[in-house]
Amino acid sequence: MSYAVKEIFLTLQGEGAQAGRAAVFCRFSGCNLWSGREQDRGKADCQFCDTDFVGTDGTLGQRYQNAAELAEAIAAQWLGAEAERYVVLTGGEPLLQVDAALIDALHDLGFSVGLETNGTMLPPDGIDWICVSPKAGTELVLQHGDELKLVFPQAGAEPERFARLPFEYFSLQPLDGPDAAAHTQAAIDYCLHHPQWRLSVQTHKVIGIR
Ligand SMILES: C[S@@+](CC[C@H](N)C(=O)[O-])C[C@H]1O[C@@H](n2cnc3c(N)ncnc32)[C@H](O)[C@@H]1O
Ligand SMILES: Nc1nc2[nH]cc(C(=O)O)c2c(=O)[nH]1
Ligand code: SF4
Ligand SMILES: [Mg+2]
Repeated sequence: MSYAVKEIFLTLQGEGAQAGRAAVFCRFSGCNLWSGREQDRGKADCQFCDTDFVGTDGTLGQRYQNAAELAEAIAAQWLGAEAERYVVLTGGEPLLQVDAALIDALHDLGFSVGLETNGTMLPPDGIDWICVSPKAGTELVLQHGDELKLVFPQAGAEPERFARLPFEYFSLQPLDGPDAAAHTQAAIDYCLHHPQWRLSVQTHKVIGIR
């Protein structure tokens, strides 16, 4: 199978329980909850997206013809030791494209594999770190994983709805946009009252990296 990739870049994971960790980000094109076109945002199932995932025009973006070719392109970005290789598969919605062949190819090159998903689809087996970020009004099909990272606030996706699901970490990420400061204060207050939840600051935006 081939893969439509928007961009591949080396950075530090900015969000959640793995924040600060070096990772190659592979951002897949396309999402099942929004076309990515601004004129469609108001009627999309997910309306707050902070990401351009349309097309294949970013850094190292292209259609990769098979899993080995994509895994090699990801590996070429890593600057650390082979034993420490870490990749985060994101998008867009990566589970529209990520399959067992790609996970195997990445593992064959020594990668530990992280995933950022909206939880509306099931992943292939073998992913090493699964971060699910539920979206209000959508069906949460993937109800377990390593981290549940909730953008906050979302009417209809209150933290209480997810607090008993079997995840290791519960992260609350302030909704970025015009009211980001108020959302950050609200998330701080929520974490102070509900210590199961940890504040996830989008640190890459603070320090000005990708
Ligand atoms: C761009 S999404 C891609 C992966 C997947 N589609 C998802 O939604 O989880 C990556 C992360 O950014 C979060 N995110 C998107 N827009 C955001 C915003 N405006 N403020 C805070 N987090 C946001 C998502 O919830 C998700 O955790
Ligand atoms: N540095 C950095 N960390 C991230 N964590 C999740 C991201 C994403 O867009 O999926 C992201 C991103 O785009 N950049
Ligand atoms: S599900 Fe993820 S990629 Fe899709 S529009 Fe929402 S935040 Fe963006
Ligand atoms: Mg991002």
